[in-house]
Amino acid sequence: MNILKIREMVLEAGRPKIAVPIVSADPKEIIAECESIRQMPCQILEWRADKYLGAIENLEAAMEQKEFYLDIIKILDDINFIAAGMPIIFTVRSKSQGGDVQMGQEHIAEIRSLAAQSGLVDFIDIEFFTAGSTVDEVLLRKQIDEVHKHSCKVILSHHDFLEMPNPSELVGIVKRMANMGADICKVAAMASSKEDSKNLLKATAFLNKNDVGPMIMIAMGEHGKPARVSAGKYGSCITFASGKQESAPGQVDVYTMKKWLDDYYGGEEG
Ligand SMILES: O=C1C[C@@](O)(C(=O)O)C[C@@H](O)[C@@H]1O
Repeated sequence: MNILKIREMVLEAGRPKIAVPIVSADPKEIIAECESIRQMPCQILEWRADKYLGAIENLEAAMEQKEFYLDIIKILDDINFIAAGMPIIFTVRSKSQGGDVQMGQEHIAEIRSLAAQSGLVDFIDIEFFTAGSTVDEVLLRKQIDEVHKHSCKVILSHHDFLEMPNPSELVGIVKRMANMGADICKVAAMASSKEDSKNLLKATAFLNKNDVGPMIMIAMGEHGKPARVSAGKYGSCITFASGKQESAPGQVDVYTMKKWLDDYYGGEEG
């Protein structure tokens, strides 16, 4: 069960697909950035909508206005048009998970639901833990069902910017995500040593062997760079690389990533 087909793309272990995040805050810049990323050697676009939302003054009050939703739909429509068939991930990353948006999970869920309903994106990223190691199963269930109802796929994600959980913890998190109904389970954790990256790869290989997934497993930070390339071999299906600007520590630019992947896996893509 660790293969996922999205449009014409097959996500599985092996050479990972490259996803590039759109990180601008201003709508015009978002579109220009999207156009420029579309020319880059990548296979997936991620709209980090928290960068846009984080720049809106008094976000919760703005959410009372119809224009707020229309503006998001307009941007999504433009991104979808420019993507021209390239799969799109919609992400609202909260501050506690390293993003730019600080508001109640119910509000964030509402925005995710709008994106799913729009039919303009392929994946919705949903954060697995609400606070610390708490999972709000009721809200999570509601969001997953809502996304699936609109034929969108769910990426359940977890980020740890401080440390690398040990392999059994990593395995435990991914298994819980898969059991909740994630179409893709994603864990990005900080590697402060080679050992940390090895632990992430070890957990990835174990999960892959046990048919858990598909997964996106990322070692963040300088020490994690090699694992962003090799994790595919162990079972991770997507790696993230930067276009305009990195969206997480240790992300390399998309041209470098493509070259590293070509060298590591042989051949070319994209
Ligand atoms: O979750 C991820 C992975 C990421 O954090 C990274 O480490 O490359 C980058 C984010 O944009 C994306 O949403």
